[in-house]
Amino acid sequence: MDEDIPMLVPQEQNISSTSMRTAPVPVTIITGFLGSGKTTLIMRLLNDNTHNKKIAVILNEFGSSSGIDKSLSLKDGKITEEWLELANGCFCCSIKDSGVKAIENLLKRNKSFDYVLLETTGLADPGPIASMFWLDEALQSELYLDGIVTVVDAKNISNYLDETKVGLNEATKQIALADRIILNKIDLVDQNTLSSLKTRISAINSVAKIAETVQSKADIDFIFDLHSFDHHHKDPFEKENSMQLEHAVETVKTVAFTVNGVVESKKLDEWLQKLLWEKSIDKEMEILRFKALINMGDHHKYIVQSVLELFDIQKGQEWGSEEKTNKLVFIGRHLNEEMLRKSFAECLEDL
Ligand SMILES: Nc1nc2c(ncn2[C@@H]2O[C@H](COP(=O)(O)OP(=O)(O)OP(=O)(O)O)[C@@H](O)[C@H]2O)c(=O)[nH]1
Repeated sequence: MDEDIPMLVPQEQNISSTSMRTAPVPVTIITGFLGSGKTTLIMRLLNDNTHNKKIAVILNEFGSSSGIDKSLSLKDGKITEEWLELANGCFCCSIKDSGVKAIENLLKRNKSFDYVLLETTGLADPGPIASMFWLDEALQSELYLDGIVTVVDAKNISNYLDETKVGLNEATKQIALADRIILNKIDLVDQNTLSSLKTRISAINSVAKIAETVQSKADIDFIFDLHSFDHHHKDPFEKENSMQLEHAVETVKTVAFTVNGVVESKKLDEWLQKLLWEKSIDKEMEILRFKALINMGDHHKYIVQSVLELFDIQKGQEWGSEEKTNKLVFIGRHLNEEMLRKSFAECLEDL
């Protein structure tokens, strides 16, 4: 591993050009265990001419140049330092510092990017990376986190999930935190294996939609513009039947429930602090991701999201003809459903 690779800049860009962008640029985190098909997916997206996006791919290889080596096989590529400039206006680069500032600077240097794909290493835990990009609107960043897409190797994922370590393994966390799951390499497994894999993945994360693919060929719409972390996200329960499955083997699982009543915003905020910051509701519980649709008694839905300790409450669309209710979904380890239900009930207005 070469630790001395410098921060990479595009040599041929007009450094003085200020951004013409008015809206922030979406960032999609592409994660997945070693060899699952992340690069295959990215190459496909770069070479697809139906989406009209100028994509900047950031390979978060932390000093290794392997990502770039792989990317050299991209069609019509031209290498500029550690940048690969593609004929369709997209760029590929490897940076050691994948922090928000580094990527913002990168965007400033090239006004034509309108989408960022951030590929993590196979062993990365996407939680801290997602927390870094999930910024408060008040910070007026040029970036916003659009979603987390996890590529899963259908042939090998069971072995990775079975791996017993004291903590949670990365493969489990990558599935737990996903908004979308690309279950790839299905050509290498039979129907029974595929079906039990889907059950197992849904037991960990029953909210993320799953696409079954060969060569990571998922629909463009399945990946781009998900708005998973903002109020444009319609419903955290968009996947039908997103209720939890009983699957005793998994330590990480989904718990989902619905509660009627009107929630008081102050109490909700205090509950989230206790749940995610103080962990005083149940010390054992480790919540990786939480999504909820909340009824605060007015015409709007409120959407709550959390990734690790970060949380956010946003005003969403109007309820329309739907029944006003509170839907909650938790993904994490050692989830205590009884305590979750009991403690949440204290956020409700007294009748
Ligand atoms: N049989 C089969 N092979 C696939 C499929 N998708 C990708 N591959 C192959 O699997 C290998 C790994 O794919 P990559 O896209 O490089 O995987 P990756 O997740 O980027 O790998 P790392 O960066 O090393 O973690 C390559 O040889 C691909 O050609 C698939 O659906 N079926």
